[in-house]
Amino acid sequence: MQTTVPPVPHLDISVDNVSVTYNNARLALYNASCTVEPGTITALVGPNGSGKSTLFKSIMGFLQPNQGRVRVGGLPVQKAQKRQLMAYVPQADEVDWNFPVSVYDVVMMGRYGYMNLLRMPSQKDRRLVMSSLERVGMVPYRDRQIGELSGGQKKRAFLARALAQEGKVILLDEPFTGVDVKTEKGMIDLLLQLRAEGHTILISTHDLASISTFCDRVILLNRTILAEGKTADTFTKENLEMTFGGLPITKLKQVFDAAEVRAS
Ligand SMILES: Nc1ncnc2c1ncn2[C@@H]1O[C@H](COP(=O)(O)OP(=O)(O)OP(=O)(O)O)[C@@H](O)[C@H]1O
Repeated sequence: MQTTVPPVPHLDISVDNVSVTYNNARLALYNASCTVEPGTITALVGPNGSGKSTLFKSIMGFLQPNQGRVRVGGLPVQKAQKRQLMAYVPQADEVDWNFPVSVYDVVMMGRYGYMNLLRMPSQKDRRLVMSSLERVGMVPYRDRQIGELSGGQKKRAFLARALAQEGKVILLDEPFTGVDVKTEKGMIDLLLQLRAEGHTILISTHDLASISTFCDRVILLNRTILAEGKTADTFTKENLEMTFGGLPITKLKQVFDAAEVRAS
């Protein structure tokens, strides 16, 4: 009998009027509203400190906004979490690299949400961990302690954890930082495959030059959402100047020239 793999359901992310203030009274996000369309790769772009990680953490349910509402696939965040709908690739500085776990263990953590309290991996868990390691080319490093990896290998290990988790919505916080060009290209190819499989992907990146080569849509953020839409309409010099406030036009020209070279 032939078995068919069920398609990934297309899920959106809806952020409605979200404000977040940290304990030090710092307003990190103010009235932020945006939509991540289902089955797209959407770039989240803004300068340092503009609230990108805060928005990710609000979507993941790691922090509770002071105001507003986030829904994933129409569900409140906690329900979406319980159903394992979202997977998250954190920024490198959010991880304790001295923690005595191997790459294999980290990827297996992506399966914890499916296990009982004893956390005994099933055959399916082990199979998914290995196939996720394979997809990111990390099988040879499976027994390494996570602190003994290069920057690019660390990113790939956490991307494998997200794959093992089978989240339909994948959030990646600056996955290209400290990654060489070849690894970045490999990761972009994988993101394009995941999109073709129906995943919804939100990615923050400071690599402005590559955005127009693989992102369908862009959200521009600086404490609030300044613009969102299709990359061709939204990722414009004017919008970037507004978002980065004062980034010299010559620097922007370099960014666009580099993007054109990459796209050609
Ligand atoms: N845990 C925290 N406690 C207090 N303030 C915080 C905390 N995390 C972030 N902030 C502040 O909130 C604002 C938004 O930070 P956030 O990390 O979301 O920005 P970002 O766009 O992800 O920055 P980067 O590009 O540098 O990673 C910044 O002013 C930051 O200093």
